[in-house]
Order: sequence, then structure tokens, then C-alpha cells
Amino acid sequence: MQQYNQVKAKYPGVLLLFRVGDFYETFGEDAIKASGILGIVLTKRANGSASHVELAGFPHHSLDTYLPKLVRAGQRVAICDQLEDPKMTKTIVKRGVTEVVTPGVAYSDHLLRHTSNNYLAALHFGKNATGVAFLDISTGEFLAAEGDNAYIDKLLQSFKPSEVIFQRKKGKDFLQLFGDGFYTYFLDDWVFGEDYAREALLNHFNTHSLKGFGIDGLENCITAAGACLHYIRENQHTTIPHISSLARIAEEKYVWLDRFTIRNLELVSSQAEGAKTLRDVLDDTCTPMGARMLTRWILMPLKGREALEERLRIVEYFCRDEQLRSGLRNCVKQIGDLERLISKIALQKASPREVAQLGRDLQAVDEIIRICRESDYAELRQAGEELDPCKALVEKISRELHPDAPAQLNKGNVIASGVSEELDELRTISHGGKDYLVKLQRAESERTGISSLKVSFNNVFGYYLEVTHAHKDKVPPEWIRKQTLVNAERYITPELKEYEEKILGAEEKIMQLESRLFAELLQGITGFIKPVQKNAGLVSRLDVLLGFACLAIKNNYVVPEITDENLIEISEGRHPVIEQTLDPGEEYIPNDIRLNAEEEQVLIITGPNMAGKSAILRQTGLIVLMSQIGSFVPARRAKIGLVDKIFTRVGASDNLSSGESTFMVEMNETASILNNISERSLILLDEIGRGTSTYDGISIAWSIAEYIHNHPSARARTLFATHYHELNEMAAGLPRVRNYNVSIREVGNKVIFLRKLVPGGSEHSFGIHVARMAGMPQLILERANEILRRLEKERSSGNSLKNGIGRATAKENYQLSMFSLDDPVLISIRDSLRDLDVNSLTPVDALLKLDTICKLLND
Ligand SMILES: Nc1ncnc2c1ncn2[C@@H]1O[C@H](COP(=O)(O)OP(=O)(O)OP(=O)(O)O)[C@@H](O)[C@H]1O
Repeated sequence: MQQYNQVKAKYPGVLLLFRVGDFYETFGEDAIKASGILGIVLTKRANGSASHVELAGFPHHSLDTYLPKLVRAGQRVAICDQLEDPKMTKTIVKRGVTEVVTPGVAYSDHLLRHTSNNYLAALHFGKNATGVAFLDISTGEFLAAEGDNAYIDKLLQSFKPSEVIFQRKKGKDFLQLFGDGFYTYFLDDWVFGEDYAREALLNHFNTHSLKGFGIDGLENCITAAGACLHYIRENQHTTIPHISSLARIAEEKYVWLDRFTIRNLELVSSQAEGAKTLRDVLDDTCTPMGARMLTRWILMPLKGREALEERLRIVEYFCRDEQLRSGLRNCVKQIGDLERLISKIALQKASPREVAQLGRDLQAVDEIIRICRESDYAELRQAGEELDPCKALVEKISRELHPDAPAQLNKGNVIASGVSEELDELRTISHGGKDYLVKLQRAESERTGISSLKVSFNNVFGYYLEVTHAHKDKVPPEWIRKQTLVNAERYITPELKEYEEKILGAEEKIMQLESRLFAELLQGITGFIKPVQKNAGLVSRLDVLLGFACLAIKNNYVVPEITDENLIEISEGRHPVIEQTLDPGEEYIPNDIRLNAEEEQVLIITGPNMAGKSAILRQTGLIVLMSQIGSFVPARRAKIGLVDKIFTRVGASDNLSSGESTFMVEMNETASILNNISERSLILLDEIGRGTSTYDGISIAWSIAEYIHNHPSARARTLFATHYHELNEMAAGLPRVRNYNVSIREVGNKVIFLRKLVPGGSEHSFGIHVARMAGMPQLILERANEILRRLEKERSSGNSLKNGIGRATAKENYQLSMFSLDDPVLISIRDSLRDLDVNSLTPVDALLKLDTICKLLND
């Protein structure tokens, strides 16, 4: 316990798994926590003079099962191992922490999601800007940036780090700026010193300056990156050669998507649990690393035309050439998670079977190289040149690794024969022990002429030679007599003892030797980290682009035409996610959208509830975004003028958890757009203004649309969906505003949704029709219709809306309180009263009626 307490003191706030023999044990508070999280038994044991200490543990081989549960429950876990073989020491075995696992610093397959990165983020709040760095120890990616807090917020939303570290005293600032959706951890202030950070980076990368990484001079960026390195070192990850480079996130390269847009367009997570996201629909990749790259692409669409057109061209080749596509896809399929595999090797945590997989992955890469080089397409030939078959590495693995390498190191057959003479000999001894003894027996028998010589074994003195008394004289002098029996004597020889030692220790030695040789093999592979990482990147890219091609064929997407003109022209566009989730038999109705800075800059889209206004807005945003990640798009034709920012705002989204009123949230979100509009922005506003009273709402919506239209320096392409058909009047005064509506057909009392966007405004909202579809009580519907008719009449006669509502409701409120109930008894009472002619009713009839009503009520 003394030793435990010493280790524990070094890792405050960390749950310590303390290896004791075959178990990992937890004590005290840790044990109470662990037993609660893991559902393992909590016991108590005597603790010297102290009364008792709580104890909970699990077998060491279950670490992979229990560790992820602890980390997912938000624990930081230190693994304290035995650092020496207990057999080799007579005192207490040496122990030390070999690894601290936290949500943001993990590499185990059991802890990671295959399709997403697991970033640790470090933030540094500087004087003029904030620096941020993202590090995924499981893949080696290391990125940094600096900017204002809106930019940092956007990056945090895109990268979704599993853990964010920053200065101890900045907790409140962080919460205010970025919300409570992150797992956070504080470090001491001194870690965030620029000089310290620079030094750490220079040492790690072994360079003289940070210029090559594009962050020289960006002091906050450097500080944040340095803090990341410091933190993972502190967590005992000291062998990290796979973190081989640091890249600045080039803000100017990527389309700006802020947190609301990422959320509203449901790019990677959906608002309704289990609903599909764009990522789900676009993911037709074959490898986890491809899936992760796709996520990054979706969150960071490109602004550069050239890079996009290159991606689109490659997808086009793949669409055209079935043989090429399936040939490459078969190879890519064979490659597993090369990116995480090479990281594990760098961290010296890979298993023998994983190294064998690396060999196979590289052979598949070699095949990809062959296909690319033979292809007719320049871009693919280029990729073929850039890929590195790492022949020397493949040879090294096949030469040194056993062909049936196991998943665990201590199972034997890790290293191939022919690598180490000592190992081969040990294996011969272990496998062929008997053969050796037979040989030895024969040789000694011939040498000495003792024909009945026998080699045997007992537990007292191990292997011995047995000679019957008849041959006693022939025993050579160097044999040592150990035992005399009635008719025989037993001897040992130095050779036999030497062999005995070998045979008995062979298994153990094999394990030790294989561990050493395997560690050397892993070490040897570290020299190939960079080319393997490059291969992983190129294969992931091919994987995503092949996936795009397969999707394009499967879902009937077309190649978008990318242009620098400030326009968007989509014919027969569809919503990529809704069209995949419609019930069988339903078909998505395509729609055309034309937006351009010259004539049709702001489209006001009205239409009844449920008509499909939001779907049109979102599908436009998604089609633009898909084009700008290099994917084909769900449309018959699409011409996309490059966009540099996509803003999406939805009116009155609920944000109760943050304690702000919905309207306040709506206005906050909208304000941030209006302050950031650029010439190439695409703005999608969905019922902005609906979170307040009708008049306020209309006024705000109107002035926002007007502001966007009249912006002096930017003609941002804008779609504005609204229920306020009053906004249609704007088109008369503003030349680049156009009215559209999503059409419906009224048949009798019913509404049929045609889901077609057509020019022109609309007259009313049909909210009551939707209420009927939702099963609202008939009485309410009738009453609502009545009020609506009155309001519309009064409005057209020039009365104010406010007066209208006041007058319409004041008188009838009393009756409503009774008849708005949807009770069948009340309905029949009402009906019977309604038909009465009070003027001709006799007093007796009136009494009889009253009696009927009382009976109805009493039944
Ligand atoms: N073009 C379409 N083809 C087929 N189904 C569609 C289409 N557009 C929308 N839908 C379906 O109609 C539903 C309602 O669409 P949407 O949410 O866009 O309506 P809305 O006009 O924005 O309604 P509200 O004003 O009530 O928010 C969608 O969930 C979708 O399932």
C-alpha cells in the first residue's frame, strides 16, 4: 500500500489501475468509482493499522473490456504495471505508470470509433487571438490554427475533440465562449508559455525553426501545439515518432461552416436520434481511414476550384471505367486501417498479427500502384507515382515475422525461423527435445560402448544417464555419479545439464527472445512511418473518391459544373438524405433553383406548413456543399458558383438547456450572419422571426432580407423560407428579390402537397389544414377557421391585426372555455341546443330539454 500511495500521489485526480499479479486492482475512492462504473464487486480488506480499504479489481487480460468503459464514463485512467519479473526479485516488485488514458489520448481499438478521429485539443487564449491545436495520437495528425473566438468555435465544432485542455484559470471563459459540450481538463499556466512550447516542438520535430510548418510567428498557435505535446508526454506517451508533422489549418482554403450550419444541415449528426445524416448517406468507403477522411471533407469543404475539379475529374473516371473502379476498390478493401496501424507500431503497441497486416496492406498498395500506373488518367498515374510500395519493409516483415504470427506476443511463433540462431536452437530444443536426447543417448552409447545406456528424467536431479552395473567400468571419468540403485547407477554430465537447462528454460526464453526481437522489428519499422503515412493518406483519398463514384451510380447523381460566377443553378435537385429515407412507393419531387447576384439574389419562399420549404433550403445547401467536397450531386444538372461561407439559420430553434429564450437564440444566430456576410456567401434562412409576435416577426424578417439585398459590398445568394406572405410585398420594391412558393392543391377541405417550387407568392399558410392532419379536435379547427376568416376580413378592410385578434376573442372566450373541449357529451349537448328555436319553445319543452341535458351530463 505504501508503494500504491506513492504512485497515486503522483497522479492526482486519476483513477489508478494497480497491477497485482494477474489482476488490476483499484483501492479506496477509485475502487468505489470503478465498481460503480464497471459493475464489479467491491470488497474490503484489512489495511495494516488503518482499519479497512475498499478494493475492486479485474483480471489483467480483461483490460481491453474494462478500460474503455472507465474512459467513456469520463475517468482519466493510469495503468500502473509491474516493471520487472516477480521471479527475479526477492523484494517488492518494481511498479510504475506506463500509460495514462484519457478521452482525448487513446489509441486502443476498443476505445476509438473507426469512422471518426479522436482529437485532443489544446487552447491558448492570447491577447489578440486564440490558438488551438488538434492532435490525434491514434493517427498522428497534428493541426493548429489561430484566430478570433468565432473561428475557434467553428473549428471546435468541426473537429469535435474528445478532450480540450487549457489554462487552469480559463474555465469560465471557455464555458461562456464554447459551451459545455466538451470534456475539459486544466493544466498549469507555465505549460502555456511560448518559449516552452516552441522548445518542445523544435525538440520533437528535430528542426531549427517552425517555418516549415507554416506556424512561425503565430505565437498562440505554437503555444497550443506545445501544450498538446506536453500533455501526451505527461501521459507517458513518450515514443511518438508517428507525430511526424504539424500543419496549419489554412482558413482561406475551406468553406466557412459555423456551428449552426453544421447542426442545421445535419452534416455529421442529426437532431432526431437515429435519423440519417449527410455523412451516413455519402459514406460508401471501404476503410475506416477513408470514412474519417470523408468526415473531415464534409466539415471542411474546399474553396479552391482547381483542387475541386481534380477530385471531380477522378470521380468521373471512376464512374466511366467499371474495371478500374472495381479493381481499385478490391485493393482498397484489403487495406485495413493503415493509418492507425502505423501509429500503433510507432507507439510500440502493435500486435504481431497487426504487423503481418501491415505487410499485406503494403502488398495491396503495390497492386494499387500497378493499376494507377497503367491507367489512362494523368491524376491516377500521378497517385501511382506518389504511392510508395515500401518494398524493403514488406521484405523485412516477410523475412522476420512468422507467417502465422499470433494476436498476442506471448503465444510463440512470432518471429520467423532463420532470424536468430538462438531462437531457432531454442525452438529445436523445445519441439525436438526427445530427438535430441535420443541422439545424445546413441552418441554416448557408441562412444563408451555401453549398449544399455538410457537417458531419463526425474524431478530431483533432472536428466541423467543410467548405466547398469554390468557396464559400470566403461563409464568415462567426466560423468558425475548422482545415485546408485540395486542394479544400476545414474550419472549426469555437463552437456546433459547444459541441455537440460536449455530444454526447461526454452519456452520462457523463447518468449523473452521473441519479445525482444519483435520490439526490434517494430523499431525497425519506425524508419518507414512517413511513407506509410503518406500511403494511408493517398489510399484514404482514393477510397473516398471511389465511394463517391459508386454513390453517383447507385443514387443517380451528376457531376456539378463548378464556376467562379456568382450563381447557383440547379435543375431537378433533390435532397440527398430525405430521398434515401422516404417510404417505399414515395418519390422525392425534384425542384429547380436559380440564384444569382444580378437578378435573383434573394428568393422569398412561402407555402403552407409541411409543403417542403425547409427541404428546398437544405437541399440547396447540401448540393452546394457536396459539390465543394468533390462529390457528384442529386440533380439533373447543377452549375455551382463557388461559395465561401454557408450560413443556415432556423427560426426559434429550441435551446432551453442553455437557458436562453428561443427568440434570443434566433436573433443571436442571425446577427452573427449579418456581421459576416461575404460576396460569395450562401444564406439559408428558415422562418427567421417566427419566435416572436407576428408583427415583430414580420418586421424583423423584412428588415433582414432587405439588409442582405441592399448590402453595399456583398450580394449574398439567399433563400428565405417564411410563413409571412406579407414578405412577398418586398419584391415590388427590391429588384433582386423574387417570390416563389411551394405549391399545393386544395381539393374540397383537403390540401394535397405537390412539393413543386413555382414562381409567385402565396395567399395564406394553411396551418389549420396541417392541424387537421395532425388530428386536432374538430371544434378547435372550426373555431380557428372562424377567427382566421374574421382576421383576414378585418385586415383587408384596414383594421389592425392586433385589434382584430382582440375583438375576435374577447366576446367568445367564455363559450370557448366550454365548447373547445372535445367531449362527445358536450358535442351532443351543443348540437341539441343549436337546433332549438327559443322563440317558439314552450316552457314545458324547455324543461324537458333541460331534463335531457341533465341526464346526459349525469350518465
Ligand atoms: N420534394 C419533396 N419530395 C418528397 N417529399 C418531400 C419533399 N419536400 C419535403 N418532403 C417531405 O415533407 C416533409 C415536410 O417538409 P418541410 O419540413 O420541408 O416542410 P416546410 O414547408 O418547411 O414545413 P414547416 O413550414 O411546417 O416547417 C419533409 O419531412 C419531407 O419528408
